[in-house]
This record gives sequence, structure tokens and C-alpha cells, in this order.
Amino acid sequence: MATAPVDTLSMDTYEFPTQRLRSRIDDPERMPLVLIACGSFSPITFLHLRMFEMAADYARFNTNFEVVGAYISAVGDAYKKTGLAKAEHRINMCNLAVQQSSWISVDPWEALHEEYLETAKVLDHFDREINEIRGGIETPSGPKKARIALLAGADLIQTMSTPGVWAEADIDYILRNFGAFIVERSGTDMDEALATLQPWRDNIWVIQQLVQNDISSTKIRLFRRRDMSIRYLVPEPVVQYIEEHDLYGEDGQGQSDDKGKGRKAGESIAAPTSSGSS
Ligand SMILES: Nc1ncnc2c1ncn2[C@@H]1O[C@H](COP(=O)(O)OP(=O)(O)OP(=O)(O)O)[C@@H](O)[C@H]1O
Ligand SMILES: NC(=O)c1ccc[n+]([C@@H]2O[C@H](COP(=O)(O)O)[C@@H](O)[C@H]2O)c1
Repeated sequence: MATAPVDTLSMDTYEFPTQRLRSRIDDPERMPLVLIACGSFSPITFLHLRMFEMAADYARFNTNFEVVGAYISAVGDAYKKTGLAKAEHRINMCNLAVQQSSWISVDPWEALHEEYLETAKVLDHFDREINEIRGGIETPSGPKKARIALLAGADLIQTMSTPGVWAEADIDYILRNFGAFIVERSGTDMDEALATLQPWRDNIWVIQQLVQNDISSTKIRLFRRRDMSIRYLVPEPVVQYIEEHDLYGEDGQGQSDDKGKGRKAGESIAAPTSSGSS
């Protein structure tokens, strides 16, 4: 059974998570980089986790940055989107998903807010916590400010060209002060997505997916509604959490009949059942 963190989160007890943030880099030539992935994460998938690994490899081989940490920041409940589970569940699933990572953290700050927070404000929060409050990252030549950058898929960056989704001022603020690492996504034309963002091209890094992966949260929710297996598409503790909390079933509830009984969580209906497992 997945052991999910207890729901004791609140802004009163909130502390910025730093356990997986490196406080020092040894190469004086490199610039510290912290990657921030913003999104719904309803639920988090293996693709979301791969995005961080792809970006870290990209930064190491193609840039002068050294990744010192990374954060998942899930939107709060005020972000009205189809299929959005409660923030508490999404944060719990994200925490379960990064259990095995030494450098990816989950920051509940955004999700703990009742009101919707624009991405610019979220990135400001990380800048404040890491660079202002903690004074940046130590290097052999003294402390350096970490570059805070948005990590996003091509579909998210494409919405920046869709009228009415982002304020012009926010796009400029984000891409001028922070920048973005963009992971290509099948179905999104990268040239088209970047067409209107040329003024900020020096702050945009495009990452090719060498192994094409198009897992999406939408597909996970769809599979759940159809009573299909989601195993090996999301981390196992997340499969178990979804099952235990009856998330993403019909009408957002669990199974409407007993077809799934006797199966292990998330397993295909074709899988043989074993006694005692449910
Ligand atoms: N298959 C994918 N390839 C590239 N980027 C992805 C992929 N899936 C998600 N992302 C990116 O992950 C970030 C968080 O995404 P989000 O939570 O919206 O996931 P999603 O799978 O796109 O969700 P949904 O299906 O609910 O719209 C976004 O920047 C999004 O572009
Ligand atoms: N104006 C803004 O700051 C703005 C606009 C659209 C989306 N976003 C962000 O992009 C992400 C989109 O996530 P989804 O793809 O799950 O909808 C969210 O983190 C959302 O807050 C921000």
C-alpha cells in the first residue's frame, strides 16, 4: 500500500523545501540553474519526470549552466481545468513520484494559495527564496545567483502565442528575467510555437526528445475512466494512490462496478488476479 503524506499542509506551516537543492557548485565557470516545472500534474506521469532528466542532460552538454535543483509547482484549486484533482491529492502524488529522485523537489507554495497565481509570480517566489533569502549558490569564486528557469513542454509555450491566455507583460517578464527550457512534444510544431517569441530567443532552450514519449495526464485520466491499466505510465506509488483514493474514475469517483475487484491497483483487466490483492 502506498504511504501518502498526511494532509497537514498549510501556508502557516509552509517551509521552502531545500533538502534536495545543492548549496554549492565546484566549477567556477558554470552558472547554477534551478528548473521549475509549472502545471496541473493531474496526475504526474513518467513523462513529467523525464522532462527534468532531459533538461539536465541538455544543460550539461549544451549550456554553461549546472543544475543545482529542480521543483515541481502544481497549480492550486482555483485553476479551473477539466480533470483537476484536488491540490492536496496532486501534491501528494507528486511527492510520491519524486521519492527516488535526489534532486527534484515538490514545492506546495503555489498550490496552497486559494487564488490562482500567474506563472510570473511563481517564478518570483523561487527567485526570492533561493537568491534573496538564501543568497544564491556558493561557488569557488563566491556566491552566485542561481538562474531560475521555467521547464515546460512545447504545448505550454505555444499557448504564449494564443491570444488572451498570457498577459504580454508576463511573457516578457518571464522570458527576459528567467527564460525557459522547452521540451518538444508530438503534435506541437516547435517553429510555430516559438514564432512570436523570437525577441527572447537567447533565453529559450529547445530540448529534443530522443525517445519520443507522449504520455499525458489526459490519457491517464481517460484510461482510468475506461477501467484500463495505467501501470508503467505513472510511478507505482502514484498508481496505488490513485486507486486508494478513487481518483479519475467515472464522475471523478472510483469504479462504478466490480470489474476491477481482485486486481492489483492499475493493472490490466487481462492480468491474472492473486488472492488477497486489491
Ligand atoms: N508528452 C509531453 N511532452 C512534452 N511536454 C509535456 C508532455 N506532457 C506534459 N508536458 C509538459 O509538462 C508540464 C506540465 O503539464 P501538465 O500538468 O499540463 O501535463 P499534461 O500531461 O499536459 O496535462 P493535461 O493532459 O491534463 O493537459 C507542461 O509544461 C507540459 O507542456
Ligand atoms: N498568465 C499566466 O501566468 C499563465 C497562463 C496560462 C498558463 N499558465 C500556467 O501554465 C501551466 C499550464 O498548465 P496546464 O497545461 O496543465 O493547463 C500552469 O502552471 C498555469 O499556471 C500561466
